Amino acid sequence: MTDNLFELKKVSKSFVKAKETISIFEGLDMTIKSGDFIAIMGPSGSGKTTLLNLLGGVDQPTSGEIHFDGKRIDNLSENGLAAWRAANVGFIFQFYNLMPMLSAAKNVELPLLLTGLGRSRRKASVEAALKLVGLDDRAGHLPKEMSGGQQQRVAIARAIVSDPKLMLCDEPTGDLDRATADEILKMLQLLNREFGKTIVMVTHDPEAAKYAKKTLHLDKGQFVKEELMA
Ligand SMILES: Nc1ncnc2c1ncn2[C@@H]1O[C@H](COP(=O)(O)OP(=O)(O)OP(=O)(O)O)[C@@H](O)[C@H]1O
Repeated sequence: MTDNLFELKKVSKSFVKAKETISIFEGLDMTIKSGDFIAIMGPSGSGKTTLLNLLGGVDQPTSGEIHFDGKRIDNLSENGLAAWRAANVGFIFQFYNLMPMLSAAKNVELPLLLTGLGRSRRKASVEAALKLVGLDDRAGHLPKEMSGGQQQRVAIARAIVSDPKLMLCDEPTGDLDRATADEILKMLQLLNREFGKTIVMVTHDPEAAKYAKKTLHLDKGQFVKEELMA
């Protein structure tokens, strides 16, 4: 076991669009320690979402290696990567990505349906996750019956219900007003400090980045500045 949760070694990523190769990263190195809370900032098109997709095993590098907890993951099969994701990563998105026809509890339960966990243990895990985000009284409500902040809290409960080590957040407060955004960011900070979750958060908002332990600035596929937060 290593203190480094993630290691990206000389990672390159390119896309082919209309017969043209677009290179996003070339030989990128990055280390994420267990317990880090990292904000990633940078101009539009600098590669932030592409980086999150590589970290989350949603996409694979064109070349280079990605190691998680000492094990190489970039060369896993599609099924292997899906299993790794289900066990290790919780995702949070700007627009919550909840299933509109499912209650809060059913949304939170979704990742557990892939695990083979029995019904009563699934129910207990869902209840615990909803309690942690302060929505135990909203278990039966549909997303449309909840505010944006409440929907994002359901999404956080869904992200943590299978107890992953890593949380990847893409603009988690981009659709929320300042006060609600601060509530969500405090919740992420609590999950990092008290529950040991390692968090990587893409954001355009310097106020949101203040909740992280450090901010990495990305420009044209390269880290150009690192800021340690107070
Ligand atoms: N699947 C894809 N196919 C082709 N090009 C892609 C693909 N995904 C991303 N890109 C390109 O990669 C570059 C980086 O995109 P990315 O979404 O990572 O940027 P970003 O920093 O997250 O931007 P934003 O802040 O606007 O969300 C862009 O030029 C984008 O057009």
